Amino acid sequence: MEEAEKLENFMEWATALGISDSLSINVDEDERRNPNNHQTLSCLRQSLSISYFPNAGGRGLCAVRGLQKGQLILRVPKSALMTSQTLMLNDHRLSMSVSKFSLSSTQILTVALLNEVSKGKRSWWYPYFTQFPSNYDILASFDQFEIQALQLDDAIWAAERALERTKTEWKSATAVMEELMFKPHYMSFKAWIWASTSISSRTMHIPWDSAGCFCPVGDFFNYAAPEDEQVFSEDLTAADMAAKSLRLTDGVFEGESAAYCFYARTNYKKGDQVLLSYGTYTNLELLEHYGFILNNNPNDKAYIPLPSDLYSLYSWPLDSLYIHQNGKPSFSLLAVMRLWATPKHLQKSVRHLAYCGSIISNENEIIVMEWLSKKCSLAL
Ligand SMILES: C[S@@+](CC[C@H](N)C(=O)[O-])C[C@H]1O[C@@H](n2cnc3c(N)ncnc32)[C@H](O)[C@@H]1O
Repeated sequence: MEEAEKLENFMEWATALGISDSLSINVDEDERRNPNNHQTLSCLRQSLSISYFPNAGGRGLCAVRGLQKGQLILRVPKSALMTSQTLMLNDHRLSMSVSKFSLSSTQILTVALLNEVSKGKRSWWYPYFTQFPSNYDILASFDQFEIQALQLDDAIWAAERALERTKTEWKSATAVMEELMFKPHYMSFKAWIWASTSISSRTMHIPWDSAGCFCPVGDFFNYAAPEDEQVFSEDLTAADMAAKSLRLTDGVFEGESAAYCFYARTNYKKGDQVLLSYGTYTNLELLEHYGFILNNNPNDKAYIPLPSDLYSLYSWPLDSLYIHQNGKPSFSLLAVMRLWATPKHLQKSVRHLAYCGSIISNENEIIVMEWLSKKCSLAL
């Protein structure tokens, strides 16, 4: 079957499931929430169409008319979401086998996805599977040469850790795949990487399963970084950060209407690509979870090697000591560097200044900035 035909079949399948982007049309809210009304109310390509954006994520969603910031642009009913639960509900053998083993929720979804894909055209989800990419470029799929080409220690470490973690998860799930009598192709590490990357790059958060859900059509949104707020300011409490990160996502599962709903994050003109913020990520994290980087990522961070005697001077998490994308050191890095550059016998008396983010002295500031600048030049 041609790609265009597969896409057409998928869109028809999605429409029949009640996935809809024609939501500003005047429909009584009670009527819209009635799950039996999908067939009559559902419509696609009224707000969004699938297009190709060569320099911004490849295949993505395009505005077919002007869209207003905050407007509901896509609604995917709960019944159209693919989760471990829905896959097991229709496959008794799968649910029996999975229940015998101790697996994480992501491992369960990975096994369930491979099991379903292995059914080929017999799977109810087949029209959707035809739209999954056949391979990905995430860190866990890098070979040794590609890992070394990353050059920076933290990037190499992240790639090795990602590969190791994926291998461990795969090995500990082989028993269940054997029990399910997977063919060698679906048992392979390559297949496991494909499935786990499909999960890491295409699933959306749902409150009832930490592995998330596959959301047909909703997973065609490409990514734009959130940039209107400095989200991870050190002044925020954990509760503030949780509330803010919730607000960052433009897609959310709404329990009362039993649907995944997507809202326009900004105004779009006809022909613009409609983008989604998956969250706040550095480029290394984007590479690890989604297999791409942004040339201009406002949330990027760089880590530089720090003096070993600095670690006893602070109690912040290690990952708070970094250089921002604009070249400025993070609040914590600057504070601890100022303390480190102070003679030992004076450290106690200036600690409060350093922790408040204040300059300790001009001389101290020059030592800190020269040291950081030298390390940054070396890293570059
Ligand atoms: C949720 S899917 C989005 C739809 C995807 N482009 C497709 O064709 O199915 C996420 C994947 O799209 C790609 N992607 C999303 N946003 C991107 C961007 N801004 N730049 C490059 N690739 C992007 C990455 O491959 C990522 O893993």
